Amino acid sequence: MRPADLLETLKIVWQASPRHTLTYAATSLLSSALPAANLYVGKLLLDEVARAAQNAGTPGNVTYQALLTLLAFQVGLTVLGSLLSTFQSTSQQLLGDSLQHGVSRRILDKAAGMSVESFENADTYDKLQQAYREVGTRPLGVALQLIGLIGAVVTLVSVGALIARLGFWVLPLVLLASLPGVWVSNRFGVENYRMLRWQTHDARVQNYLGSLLTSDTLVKEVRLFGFEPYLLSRWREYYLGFRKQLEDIVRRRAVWGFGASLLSALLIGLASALILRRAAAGQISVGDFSVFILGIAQVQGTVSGFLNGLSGIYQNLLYMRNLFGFLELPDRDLDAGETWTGSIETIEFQDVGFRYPLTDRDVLNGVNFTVTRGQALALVGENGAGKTTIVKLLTRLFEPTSGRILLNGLDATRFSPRSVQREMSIIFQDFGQYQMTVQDNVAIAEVERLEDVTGVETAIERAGAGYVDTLPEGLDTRLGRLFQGGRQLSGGQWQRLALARLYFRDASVLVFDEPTAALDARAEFETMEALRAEARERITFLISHRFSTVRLADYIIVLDGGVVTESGSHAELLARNGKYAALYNLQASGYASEPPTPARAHPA
Ligand SMILES: Nc1ncnc2c1ncn2[C@@H]1O[C@H](COP(=O)(O)OP(=O)(O)OP(=O)(O)O)[C@@H](O)[C@H]1O
Repeated sequence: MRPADLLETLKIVWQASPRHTLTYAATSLLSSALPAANLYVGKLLLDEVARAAQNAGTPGNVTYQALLTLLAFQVGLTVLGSLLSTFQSTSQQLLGDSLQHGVSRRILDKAAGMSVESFENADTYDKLQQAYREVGTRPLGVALQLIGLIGAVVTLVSVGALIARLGFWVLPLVLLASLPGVWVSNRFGVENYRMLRWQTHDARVQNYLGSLLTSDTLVKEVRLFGFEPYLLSRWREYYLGFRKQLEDIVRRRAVWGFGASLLSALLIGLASALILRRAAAGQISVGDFSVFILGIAQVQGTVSGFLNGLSGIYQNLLYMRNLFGFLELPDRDLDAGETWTGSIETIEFQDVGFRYPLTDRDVLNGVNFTVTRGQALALVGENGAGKTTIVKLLTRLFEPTSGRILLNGLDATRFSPRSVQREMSIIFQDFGQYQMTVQDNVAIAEVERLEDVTGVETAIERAGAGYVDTLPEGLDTRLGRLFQGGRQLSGGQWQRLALARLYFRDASVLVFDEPTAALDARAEFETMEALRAEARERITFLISHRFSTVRLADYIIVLDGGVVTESGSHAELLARNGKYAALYNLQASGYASEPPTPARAHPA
């Protein structure tokens, strides 16, 4: 924990809303002085009543008027108390809201500027997720607890001063009596926290198992394979493990808690005996005795609040460190560098190599190729060969770890990634299915033209997504089933929409990463026809496992383990009779060969 984090947290709270911070702090501190004022007025009132009872029949000593005045003070304090707590809770709610908005905004701003690389780093991603998940409670918690601590000091000093008047040993005894309980709650609080931390991993697994049983997308598979009982029993095993630990901690806590309350009762008993001795000697009044009795509970509550506040601040600051750690991560400025203007005519990979951060294996090695406007280049290779990684480098989501990429003969690193990306459009293998309208799903590729209905219609036509016309509200139909009224599409329909998104952006480089995986045969054929038409004026990259698609490319690169093993046109590669020809023939034979003879003939 760093003291600087505390200051930084308070700064964030203050900046979120100076007015509500001030109101909350002022009303809290004023409220903290009220218990002592209440005790004191109550004491005066009791003393006066006792005096009146003593002097019954002796007129003129204690007037009804005087008692009423004291009562008015007491009522005044109660009214002031509720007024202060009204202001306090209003300002707390509004401050909490401003703070949540302010911190979420910072996190989202940061996330929006983070590179794809950071998202693929598990540590950074965990930090982001945790920061975002707990944003609502932690910063406010620190501020409230800190103000609570100062308030507790005010209460302790003021109530303590009243109690101290009863004899110098009374206050130390009362304070001492509140310690055993606090010690037990603190000790087990820490144990509880540790237990939860140990359980974090298992709790995540248990949560995951639960999510498998409640997921709408997985329900089909779970039902069909019928592994619900298996999931449930594993889920329950984790629960039983947690339960055992919990029982142990709860039992020990009960024993220690009982011991602590005995000890504390003993100390309070001692203090009471001492004070009663003074009462018997007529040295203290009834009012003083009430201060003692009511003050004990007040002091005990405040001391435990104080210590709990301290450990709460400590825990919340651990979270804040995570948040600050995340916010301090280096940004990748996507606008740094010269601005690329005009279309991309050639792309050249020169000896490009790449290794993912925090790994020890090159996934690309010495990759060379050149592609010019009007050409379609296909990347072929088995799973994990490095095809998608080439696309990530090409689109500047990652930078090569060796070699360089030239655009129109110029080193790509000279130009800002954002300006280069503007010249590119892509359909990813795991394209987005945005739970928005059809129009938004397409036009989001170029937000400056969100309202461009004609552009969207053209893109939809080019992508063969004509089914959109049959949707109840056309382009304004909301898609997906996350929100009410959303229309769910089939996998292929979503993919065509993603294709429309690609076409909507007027780019000089088009990248198709498995663009037809979910399409039916006719749609695949139409898509490839459209793609060929588009390819004439652009540079097209194509990744596909379907050789019917790949063979249409002008130039094919075969990757194996991150290395280019073959390249050339479809005909050249077939003639070479290497890996490409082998893979191609393997797939072609799947279509050409005779269907296997049925094992069991149907009865005639
Ligand atoms: N974020 C990442 N961090 C570390 N390694 C990665 C990451 N993404 C991919 N890899 C590794 O890089 C290698 C190439 O992956 P890539 O996704 O480029 O393959 P691919 O040829 O596109 O495969 P597929 O046909 O299955 O889509 C694989 O060995 C993969 O495990």
